Amino acid sequence: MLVSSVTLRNFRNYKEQVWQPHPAVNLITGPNAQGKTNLLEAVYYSLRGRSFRAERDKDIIRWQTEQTWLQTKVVYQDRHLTIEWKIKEGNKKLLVNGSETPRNRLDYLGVILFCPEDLSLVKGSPQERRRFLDYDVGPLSPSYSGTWRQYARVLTQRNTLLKEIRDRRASRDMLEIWDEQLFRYGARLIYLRLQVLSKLIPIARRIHHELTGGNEELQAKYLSSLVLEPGLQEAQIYQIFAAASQRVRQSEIQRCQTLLGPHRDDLAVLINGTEARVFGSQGQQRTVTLSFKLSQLELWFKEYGHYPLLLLDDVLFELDRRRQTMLLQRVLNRVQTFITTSFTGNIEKTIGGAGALWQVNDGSLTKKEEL
Ligand SMILES: Nc1ncnc2c1ncn2[C@@H]1O[C@H](COP(=O)(O)OP(=O)(O)OP(=O)(O)O)[C@@H](O)[C@H]1O
Repeated sequence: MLVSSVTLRNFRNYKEQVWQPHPAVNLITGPNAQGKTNLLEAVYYSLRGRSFRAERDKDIIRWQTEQTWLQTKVVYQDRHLTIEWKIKEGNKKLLVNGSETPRNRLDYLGVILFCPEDLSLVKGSPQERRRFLDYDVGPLSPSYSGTWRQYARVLTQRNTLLKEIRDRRASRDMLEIWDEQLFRYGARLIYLRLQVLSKLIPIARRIHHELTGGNEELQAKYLSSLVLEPGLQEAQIYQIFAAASQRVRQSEIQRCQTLLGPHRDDLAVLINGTEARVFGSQGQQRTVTLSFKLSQLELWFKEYGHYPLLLLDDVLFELDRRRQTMLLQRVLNRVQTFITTSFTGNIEKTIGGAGALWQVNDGSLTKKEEL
């Protein structure tokens, strides 16, 4: 898959920018706060229909303007797609080749993002690891994002109802309406996460072994708020979820919170048998994250027969030189890659002949040189 052009109109600090990225590596440089990450955000938004950092769509609309327009041209298995987003506050529209299209229709166009927040995968809070499960692991399964949106909607409604029950403004029986959907979407999310992890973890283990010169064994295990045996089917997870939920019903009403389900689950990461969250160094933490990101690229290729895009936002120089080189060697001439950095540290030599260097200043992008 290849992005051949991106046009941004009133997106963040870009007024009007037409960009034809290089098919291999795009190194985007410039001083701080000029619009480097904004470019990656535009590419990501085009394919995912949401930002990786803005809470609300309103934030990506250029200040003092009403509407953002993004147009991205993609070549995917010899097909040419023109993806257009028209985004206003509280209203957005997707057009693919001129026809209005639901946004989950783009889920097969892969994009893998590696940003500074990902570096807290190991040491961060369970919430940060769930971000990894939802944004990185889940999308490797085509029906994940739609199910996730349904689950999030049900969860919000159910929590509101729990509060109403506690305040005696609603009866307990009303929970049944939401429970069936909670268990259905929740069981599916857990099942899909487990399915993807069973393929992803062995690849991450192998890559981690290579990145550390054979010195470290990586292990990862899904930690569910439900008691789950290995190898369960979705319907069995549903039953376990329903039974366990009955047992915590009273506390849920008291706390106005849904206490069990995929929104409470976590991932344990171990290096050489010890918990990386407690004992891992900063460097180990970075390498684990890199191993997972590279394994996502491999798994995507294995499952779908093409490589997704790779967006590296301000992280390449967080890795040591050896890992930078290993990363670039794996992606060069295979994966269209977008790297933002305010400092290029002679990395151009490693990219040699397979990319372009771009300069960003105050919401304007120019090509500096072909590498
Ligand atoms: N909605 C918006 N409208 C206009 N400008 C915006 C909007 N949102 C953010 N900006 C501007 O975009 C700039 C930040 O861009 P970006 O995050 O891409 O920086 P960067 O070049 O990646 O910087 P760094 O190297 O510090 O990460 C800031 O100048 C900010 O004021």
